[in-house]
Amino acid sequence: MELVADGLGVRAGDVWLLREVDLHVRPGECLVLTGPNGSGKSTFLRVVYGMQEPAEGIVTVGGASPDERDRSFRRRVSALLDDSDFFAEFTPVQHLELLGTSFGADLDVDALLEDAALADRADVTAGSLSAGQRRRLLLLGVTARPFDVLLLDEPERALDVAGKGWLTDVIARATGNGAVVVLATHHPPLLDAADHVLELGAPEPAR
Ligand SMILES: Nc1ncnc2c1ncn2[C@@H]1O[C@H](COP(=O)(O)OP(=O)(O)OP(=O)(O)O)[C@@H](O)[C@H]1O
Repeated sequence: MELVADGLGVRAGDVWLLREVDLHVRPGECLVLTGPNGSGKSTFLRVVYGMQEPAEGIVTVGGASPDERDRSFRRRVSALLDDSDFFAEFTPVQHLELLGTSFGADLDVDALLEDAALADRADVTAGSLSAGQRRRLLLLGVTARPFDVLLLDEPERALDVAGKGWLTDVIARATGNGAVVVLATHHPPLLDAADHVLELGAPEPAR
């Protein structure tokens, strides 16, 4: 699947967050969004996930307008955005078993938890995990399932040094498998993964 933006303009209230953005992100490529707090990175991701309409121009994912309400779109586009959550009463093992069932995927749960350094937290409820462990579980939840496009909003949040290294590997595996990855970050080393960089600036007043 390809991500294409043509003359894209996105507004928030009475300001333009971005304007006249053209992009063509091909399978196996990574687009990294950078910019200060409030510059519009999360909003851009919401537009790509079909949660918000562009004010100008078009954005397409796999040739169609994004629509998070559409089941076939959600099966191909995996997103970890600001408001993503998990079931606090479920353990990491239960989360991954549910994921495998939902997607008809035969997941090697033990290997996935080992890879995410969650093996010794496999059977405690997610609500009692540390912030970094919760983030690892959320990242597993969006990357252990099949996808063609992966959207990540500041995925490095709460991760320790080893966790950030794991995240870098996860992103490389996703692009290596031919997925489009779009991520917003304040962690400059993740720019090393970028085939395209969209640097957002201060919002401009709309007239
Ligand atoms: N629904 C909305 N209505 C009005 N303004 C909004 C709305 N959603 C976001 N904004 C504003 O748009 C701007 C961009 O917000 P956004 O969350 O996209 O920035 P960001 O680059 O992801 O920031 P951060 O680095 O802090 O996560 C902010 O000023 C925010 O207050």
